[in-house]
Amino acid sequence: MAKINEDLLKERKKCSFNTAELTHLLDGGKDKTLERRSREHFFLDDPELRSKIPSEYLSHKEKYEEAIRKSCILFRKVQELQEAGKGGMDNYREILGGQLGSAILKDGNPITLHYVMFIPTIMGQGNFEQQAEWIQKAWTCSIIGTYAQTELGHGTFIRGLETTATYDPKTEEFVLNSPTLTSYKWWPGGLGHSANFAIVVAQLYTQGKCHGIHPFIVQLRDEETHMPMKGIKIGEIGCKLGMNSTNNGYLGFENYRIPRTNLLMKNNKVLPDGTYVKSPSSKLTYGTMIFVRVVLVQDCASYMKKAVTIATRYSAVRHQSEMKPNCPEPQIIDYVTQQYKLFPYIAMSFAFQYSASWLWDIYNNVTGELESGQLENLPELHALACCLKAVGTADCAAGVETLRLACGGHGYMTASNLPSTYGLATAMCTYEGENTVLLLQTARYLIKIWQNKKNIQKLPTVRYLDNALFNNRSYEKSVSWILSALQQVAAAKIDLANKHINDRVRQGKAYEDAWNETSIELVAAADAHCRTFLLDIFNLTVNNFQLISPELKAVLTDLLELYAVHTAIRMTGDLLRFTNTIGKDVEALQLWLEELLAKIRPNAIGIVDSFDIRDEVLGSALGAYDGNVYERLFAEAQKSPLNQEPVNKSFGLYLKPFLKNNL
Ligand SMILES: CCCCC/C=C\C/C=C\C/C=C\C/C=C\CCCC(=O)SCCNC(=O)CCNC(=O)[C@H](O)C(C)(C)COP(=O)(O)OP(=O)(O)OC[C@H]1O[C@@H](n2cnc3c(N)ncnc32)[C@H](O)[C@@H]1OP(=O)(O)O
Ligand SMILES: Cc1cc2nc3c(=O)[nH]c(=O)nc-3n(C[C@H](O)[C@H](O)[C@H](O)COP(=O)(O)OP(=O)(O)OC[C@H]3O[C@@H](n4cnc5c(N)ncnc54)[C@H](O)[C@@H]3O)c2cc1C
Repeated sequence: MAKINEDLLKERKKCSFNTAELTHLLDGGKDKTLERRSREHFFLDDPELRSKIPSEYLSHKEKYEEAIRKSCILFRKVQELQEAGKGGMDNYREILGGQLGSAILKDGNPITLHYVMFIPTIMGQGNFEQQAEWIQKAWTCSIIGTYAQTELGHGTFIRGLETTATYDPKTEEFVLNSPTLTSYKWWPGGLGHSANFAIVVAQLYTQGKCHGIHPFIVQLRDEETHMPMKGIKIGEIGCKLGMNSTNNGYLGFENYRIPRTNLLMKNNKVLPDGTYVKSPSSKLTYGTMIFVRVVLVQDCASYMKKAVTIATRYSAVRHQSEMKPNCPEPQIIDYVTQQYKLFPYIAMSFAFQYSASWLWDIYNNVTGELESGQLENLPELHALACCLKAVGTADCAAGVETLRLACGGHGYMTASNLPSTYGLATAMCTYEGENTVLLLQTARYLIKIWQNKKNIQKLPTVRYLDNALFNNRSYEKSVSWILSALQQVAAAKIDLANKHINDRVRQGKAYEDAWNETSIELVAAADAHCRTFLLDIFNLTVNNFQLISPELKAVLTDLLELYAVHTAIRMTGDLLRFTNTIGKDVEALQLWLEELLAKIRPNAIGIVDSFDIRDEVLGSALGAYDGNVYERLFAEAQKSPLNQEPVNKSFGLYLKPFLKNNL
């Protein structure tokens, strides 16, 4: 084993708590930690899943081919684990998620959509017979599917999709068409060259009437030759900011026929004669999107943990400048401005992990209720999933970028793995519902609740709004005060936005125009509501831990307080505007923040070590456990194809004649 960097050795000695205890707590128990480690060993120690050349040096085509090679090995190995009865769904979650998944395929996996959307849509929207027909084929990967909803012309406004599926009762088939260029499907992951099937979302026409968008199972390519089926126009959309091995594609239809039974019919049906049978709620068609938003919140915590581990370890190893004259250069982690770039994101990753886990439980409860026809908790779940996805992905992307900047020049190297982590994180702000749009969905729910508080006490995530407008607590140095103040801010913002909509309507504006004119405030209100939820859950979770050591409890309390104070300081203007907070209280908050940074400082390396992220998962010259940053950067530079020969041919071709000309 390589020698461990001296600074990191010292940091690890300073730690006041048992890092293994925190690792087990984060994993959900010692057994879970062991299971995760054995899974990581199973995948990461397989030489076939390693790349000989860093993916950045591959061409676009090679990147794709390498990604398919690895994906096939990866999912074959997952199947092996399943057959051996090891790990269950956790295997899929880890392999598709932001830690293990992005370690093996750092630019994205072209088959992800098969598991994350194709299979869940069949399970959520298919009737019993359709599940029997398709699920087995999909689970065993006899077919590979994707989720084709977005079109060139419309991503957000899905009621405006243009692809048509017109029922022909004579042959009992739907005929799919892309009537315009803007109706081409555009973006679906794996659609370009990987999937041979897709869920296609299209406008359903039968008996001369349009019934809105519906999901259909569509075969795209021949199962033997993989050639596109006749009537299918398909390809890849090209290079992107990141995720360049996910094979996002385009798709058009020309009188392409599919059987009637390929319409997913759990909720809505078309009978053989063309009669349309409607579901109890048109929103059930949107179920898969809620599922993915829910799992993305967990991914936000994963990416944040990864980035903050890299930047914190690097900050302990890196020395720069003189703090005092003639003293040795300090570790950059001793600069308080640096701590301010790092530690709030350590705390934030806990906040997101805990909220993700609550959201997952709520999701499972509500989908269980939907199965038995109970729909009343769906709007609350939808509102919560939307804002957590939006705030989580936005904070995650901003966090990864801040952490990259915190690593100075070396953070800009792909060898730091921060650029590609940013590529993955910032994509989440757009896909599965653009963030502003999702916050407006949450705002729509909040305004409704605000206008009719009759049943509010039955709604756990919003019941605080009943009286939060009048909290008015005087400043105390406590999380409970911050929570109460944030709740008051959220309530006041909703109240004000509601008032402004009403004022505008009274002035004669249409409700929709009044809504649009108030939408900056509406987004801010939804954001504030989400932040109260994140803090509330973090607080509840830490307070509920009974069986942990006092040392660990102290560290978690420091992180909880830091998260609370950091959130409060980011919202200073709102606190001054909407609560009893005065200037002196803001000063007290600032001093509290600085005190917390100092308290966390000796434990910073211990906390990120507790995340227990293997070097292969970090994939970073700056973040490895041994801290041999400079050796690793040097070794990475040697992998550049330009360094494989002392003189590049461009010298003879261009540079030499150019130099000669200038003589
Ligand atoms: C097998 C294990 C797997 C584990 C996985 C683990 C890890 C993997 C993690 C991550 C995955 C990694 C990689 C994946 C990579 C990429 C995937 C990207 C895939 C996509 O990128 S795929 C396309 C997604 N594309 C969108 O995301 C479109 C956004 N656009 C919309 O979502 C709607 O279009 C909207 C909402 C904007 C307007 O829609 P609209 O105009 O029809 O609705 P409107 O505003 O009129 O609202 C009418 C009433 O519906 C309610 N409502 C709306 N939505 C609802 C819902 N979902 N559920 C329940 N209620 C809902 C409202 O609240 C309202 O309620 P009310 O009337 O009561 O107020
Ligand atoms: C990496 C990646 C992977 C993807 N994978 C898939 C996939 O597998 N399958 C799939 O079907 N799709 C996929 N998508 C598409 C994705 O879901 C859409 O890009 C997303 O839903 C946003 O839609 P849009 O691109 O049309 O943006 P637009 O809706 O055009 O948004 C552009 C701007 O308009 C604003 N805007 C739009 N509507 C409103 C409104 N009502 N109120 C206020 N502002 C508004 C937005 O806030 C944004 O600022 C993927 C996208 C990406 C980037």
